[in-house]
Amino acid sequence: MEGFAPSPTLAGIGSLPEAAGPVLHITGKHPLQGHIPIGGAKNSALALMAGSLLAPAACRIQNVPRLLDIERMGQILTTLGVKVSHVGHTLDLDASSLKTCQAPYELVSQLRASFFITGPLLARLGVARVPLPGGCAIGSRPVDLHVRGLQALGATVQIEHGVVHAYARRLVGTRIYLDYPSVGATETLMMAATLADGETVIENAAQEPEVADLAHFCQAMGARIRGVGTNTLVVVGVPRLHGTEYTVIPDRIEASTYLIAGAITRSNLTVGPVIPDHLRAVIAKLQAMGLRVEEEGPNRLRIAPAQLESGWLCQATDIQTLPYPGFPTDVQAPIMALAALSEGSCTIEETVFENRMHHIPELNRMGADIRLKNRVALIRGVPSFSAAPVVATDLRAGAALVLAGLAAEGSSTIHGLHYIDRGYEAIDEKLRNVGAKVHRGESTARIPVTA
Ligand SMILES: CC(=O)N[C@H]1[C@@H](OP(=O)(O)OP(=O)(O)OC[C@H]2O[C@@H](n3ccc(=O)[nH]c3=O)[C@H](O)[C@@H]2O)O[C@H](CO)[C@@H](O)[C@@H]1O
Ligand SMILES: C=C(OP(=O)(O)O)C(=O)O
Repeated sequence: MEGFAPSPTLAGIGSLPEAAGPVLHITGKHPLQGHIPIGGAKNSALALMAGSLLAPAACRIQNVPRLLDIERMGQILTTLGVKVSHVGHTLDLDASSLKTCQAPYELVSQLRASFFITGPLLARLGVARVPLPGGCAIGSRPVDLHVRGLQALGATVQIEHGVVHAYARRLVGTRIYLDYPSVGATETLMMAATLADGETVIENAAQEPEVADLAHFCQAMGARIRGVGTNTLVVVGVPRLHGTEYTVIPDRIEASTYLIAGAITRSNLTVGPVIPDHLRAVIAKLQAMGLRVEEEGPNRLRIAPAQLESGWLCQATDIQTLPYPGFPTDVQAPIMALAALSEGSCTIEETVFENRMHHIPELNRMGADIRLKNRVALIRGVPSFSAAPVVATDLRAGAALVLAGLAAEGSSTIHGLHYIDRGYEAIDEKLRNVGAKVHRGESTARIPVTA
């Protein structure tokens, strides 16, 4: 989200921002026990919020987490003229009368998903003006696939002064091959195609569960989409969509993070609700590390400690991030905290984003032994971490540091808690409820962090 200057010590990583503001204090080495409730998927809920722009009607979305990103997306929709009300986990959106097609830079620059409004705005109003998006600083994150797809649907798209201007008297269905199965581009183009004339085929589409959730939401609004959950989506445009009520799927990334919290503290924990199928790649890697992960009923997972003769926490195993159903990039940082404590050596390769390893120097500050070569982290397992002040530089890097703090001897302070609050609802409370020693605080210190 914020700008990064070049790192003095780790080529290609970028140095870390100064930290001031909310912090998390964690005293590690306390075993956890009980159940951690999992909220609705952030990345689904954000896409559904964009999707609500497609219909001149009211939509009710259930199971929407209370997160900074959701709040910001709500503010963006409000400026467009949508009536927004978020009570508990129920989000009411009424896009009956939109008053502008122009999204505000100050908000869009803070989260990637804000750009996903471009497709529905264009489809509904024939025009969209959306600044280039922000989001976690994990790579260059261009929007060329979104833009090329909208052009293929008949839109004129220009980027001027950092704002994407898209116009189309009407969108016309076509065949689009995505060079990469981008989650956001698939969502943008699928939404745009729901109101286009004729049939659109999106090939090499992203298959992430959040994309399927958005497709199901659009279907509930009257959209005609086939191939949901596969890499070929066929969308037959309809003249108009209607309002609906819909429930967001559970957050597989939050669930994965808390499974790792159990693993890293040698605890016996359950997490749920989850859709276990959405976590297959993560479960497989945890099992390969020697941990016991079992399904308890249809929507709950239990994690139990590994029982290695050596006494180590877990075994080293190589991991490579990939588009779904591969290992999720959003769990790369969290699982690295665990891998750093494994018996032996392993590699974690980040193939989705080119610059998503900012957590390495901070994990090393806590005693990990990790080196970065291009996009591959070379990890030599250490038997323990020692507590330290560290800085979260993005959402999942922050989650990794929380996990490391839970495992470390002593008290750690995690700066940059606002990043973590983007994607984890009440992380302190959820961890405290299962026995962790975690509390929020405020730091006025400005800590320039170098690797
Ligand atoms: C809000 C949201 O849903 N965020 C998720 C979404 O991000 P997001 O939708 O931004 O991720 P993408 O799948 O689009 O990005 C994957 C790769 O494609 C590249 N790319 C993407 C679009 C484009 O037009 N051109 C291009 O080159 C990106 O730079 C990146 O290297 O999917 C990512 C991959 O699972 C997750 O990590 C993010 O948590
Ligand atoms: C990278 C993430 O979010 P965003 O795409 O909004 O930056 C994430 O959820 O891990």
